[in-house]
Amino acid sequence: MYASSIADSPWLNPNHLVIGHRLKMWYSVQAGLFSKTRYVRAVDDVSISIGKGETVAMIGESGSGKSSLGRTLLRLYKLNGGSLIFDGKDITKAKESELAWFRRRAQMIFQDPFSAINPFHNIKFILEEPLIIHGVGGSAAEREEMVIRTLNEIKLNPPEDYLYKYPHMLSGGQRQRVAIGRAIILRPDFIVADEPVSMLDASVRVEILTLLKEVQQKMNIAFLYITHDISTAKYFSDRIAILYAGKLAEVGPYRDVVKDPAHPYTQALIEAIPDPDPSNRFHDKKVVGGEPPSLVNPPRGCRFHPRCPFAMDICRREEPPMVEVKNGIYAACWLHIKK
Ligand SMILES: Nc1ncnc2c1ncn2[C@@H]1O[C@H](COP(=O)(O)OP(=O)(O)OP(=O)(O)O)[C@@H](O)[C@H]1O
Repeated sequence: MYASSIADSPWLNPNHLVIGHRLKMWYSVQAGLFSKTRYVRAVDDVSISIGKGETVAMIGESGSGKSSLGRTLLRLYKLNGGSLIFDGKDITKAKESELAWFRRRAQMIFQDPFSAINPFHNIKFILEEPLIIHGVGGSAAEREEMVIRTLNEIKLNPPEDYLYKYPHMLSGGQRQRVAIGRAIILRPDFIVADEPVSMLDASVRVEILTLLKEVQQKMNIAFLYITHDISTAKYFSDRIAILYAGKLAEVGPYRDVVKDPAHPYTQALIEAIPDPDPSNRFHDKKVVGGEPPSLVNPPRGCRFHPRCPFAMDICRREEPPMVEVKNGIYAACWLHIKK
């Protein structure tokens, strides 16, 4: 149905559950009453799709637009351009009053479990609230059953011990489990998890990532895992998308991209992963120098060119299109474009 309109972005799959085509989401900022409105081009012509039950890891430095893109895919912002399709329906311009069905099927898990759950409510209410808001579950007894099932799923056992606890009585990891429970209790088809472990102790990170993967697989959820830490992406490994300064730099199967990255920025991110082998600890790592550019006034041509060790004249002049570099890996880099 959308095949013709998305044909310019062949890494999109028209059968996917979530399709964002040439998305633009710019924040408008005004410095003073009489100054001109400026735009932060946080998502600037990005196309991405996620299939049912598929996990896509979205990687990029701080400020590259990952959160903005995740929220754009959840239609939490108005788009400045492009289109958003969910389960075959165009929701680009849908009014909030027309999105109740989508709000039920698409959920978000935030970085900070403190901010995501109300400290004055007990765990039973925190988990029950989405059911009440969306009119799911019927009677109070049925809802309680669903809450208990969810507590089992997020491995807060025995559930009865947690029902009447308050968030401050739980550890950071347990609170993040509750936030995950709140996201899955409605049995969503799509979850955006925005840096879900970056505020947790290293010791509980893997536990939470393993839990996320387990519920994602069990419930066949289309999953966007947002992180600045490419090494944690191995837990969510179907495909990987690299974002740089509001633009897609590379997308492809996780294993293939990590083994042989096409874009110099992806190469730098992979080079910077700490080596677990202590004997390699003092070997030089090629960490990409410089700072990401301003998104109010991004550089002409390729946005990565001021930091790219391979920058050529054309990179300073023209924006590179995304091209297929090899079997399913697409990258936006002039090094891979035959002129
Ligand atoms: N509400 C806002 N108003 C104006 N600019 C914003 C707003 N939110 C984010 N930005 C800007 O948009 C750009 C992208 O931010 P975003 O938070 O999406 O990036 P990110 O990759 O998720 O970074 P981080 O990992 O630090 O959260 C940044 O330049 C940021 O300063």
